[in-house]
Amino acid sequence: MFPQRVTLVDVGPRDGLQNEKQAVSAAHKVELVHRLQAAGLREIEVTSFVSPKWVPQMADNAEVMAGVQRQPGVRYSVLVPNMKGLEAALPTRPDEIVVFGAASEAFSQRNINCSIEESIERFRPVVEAARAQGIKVRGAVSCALGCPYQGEVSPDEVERVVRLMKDIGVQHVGIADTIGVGTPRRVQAVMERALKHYPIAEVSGHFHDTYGQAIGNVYACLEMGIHTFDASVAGLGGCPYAKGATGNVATEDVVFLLHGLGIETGIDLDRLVDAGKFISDVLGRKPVSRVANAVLSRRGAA
Ligand SMILES: CC(C)(COP(=O)([O-])OP(=O)([O-])OC[C@H]1O[C@@H](n2cnc3c(N)ncnc32)[C@H](O)[C@@H]1OP(=O)([O-])[O-])[C@@H](O)C(=O)NCCC(=O)NCCSC(=O)C[C@@](C)(O)CC(=O)[O-]
Repeated sequence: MFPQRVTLVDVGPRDGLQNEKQAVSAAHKVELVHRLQAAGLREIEVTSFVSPKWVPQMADNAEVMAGVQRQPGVRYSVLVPNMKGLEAALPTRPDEIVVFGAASEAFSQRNINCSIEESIERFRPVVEAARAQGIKVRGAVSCALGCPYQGEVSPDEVERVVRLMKDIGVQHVGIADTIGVGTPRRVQAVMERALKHYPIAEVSGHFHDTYGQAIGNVYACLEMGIHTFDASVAGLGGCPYAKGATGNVATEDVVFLLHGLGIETGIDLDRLVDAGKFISDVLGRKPVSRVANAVLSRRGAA
């Protein structure tokens, strides 16, 4: 049965902007967060506390977190790969942190410079310390549908990492199709594995749209009752360690689908399109969202 309400986590400020070649100022990132919350987003992934040598675009993490004027009821999350990242993140008062692992050994090495087992050992004290401070911990499992280095990734490999995350106290698991190769039935098969270990409210989908399958994959998850998805305003993004990977499914496209299905999101599509237009103008290009471009051209014609 379809859910009545869906929560969207806009990952544009982090997942979207981490991969931009051009510098985006902290002020523009802060403005993007403000526009997203004004559009009704209640979960926003703001930045990451990773090595600035690896991902220079996120080096302004503390400045961005400090610049955000928080709205009650909005949850602001940040990515944290290790204790050093957590120590830097804590003074910025995130509501939630995201530890990020992978279902593929090759991707784990390229992305965070360690094996899957080592990553779990790194996350263990991070999860413990964050939870001791009342901060929720989400876990992302990259390459759940395929890996740019290893190729095929089996549901067994995904389930193994999901279980390891559960064992160390991660409270929510996000199944990530990093390179956008998943198709609906395969996505459902992988989601079933996650649902063996986490309640449905604590499982989400994170679908990159590289092969145009993301919106179909969201629909496939809705059929299962899954009701939390990451999405990226204006379809921003990609992953610096997955060459050729395009952005996450555009938030505008998911909102249009959900509202068309009669599912509530609390998001105002027009204001969301404005937010996407704002950041696309900063980047000097059009939004990568069919819905946003249709709305913008309809407005132009009006
Ligand atoms: C994980 C590390 C840090 C390991 O990197 P490392 O080199 O193995 O770490 P290290 O502990 O040996 O430290 C090396 C240097 O990094 C520094 N360092 C160490 N940790 C930190 C930190 N937290 N913050 C700032 N600096 C840090 C540390 O202080 C030292 O500095 P130096 O002495 O050379 O000057 C590195 O590999 C890294 O930062 N990787 C970045 C990974 C990343 O951000 N990837 C993109 C996000 S994941 C993603 O997009 C996928 C997702 C989530 O969206 C889902 C999907 O679609 O798949």
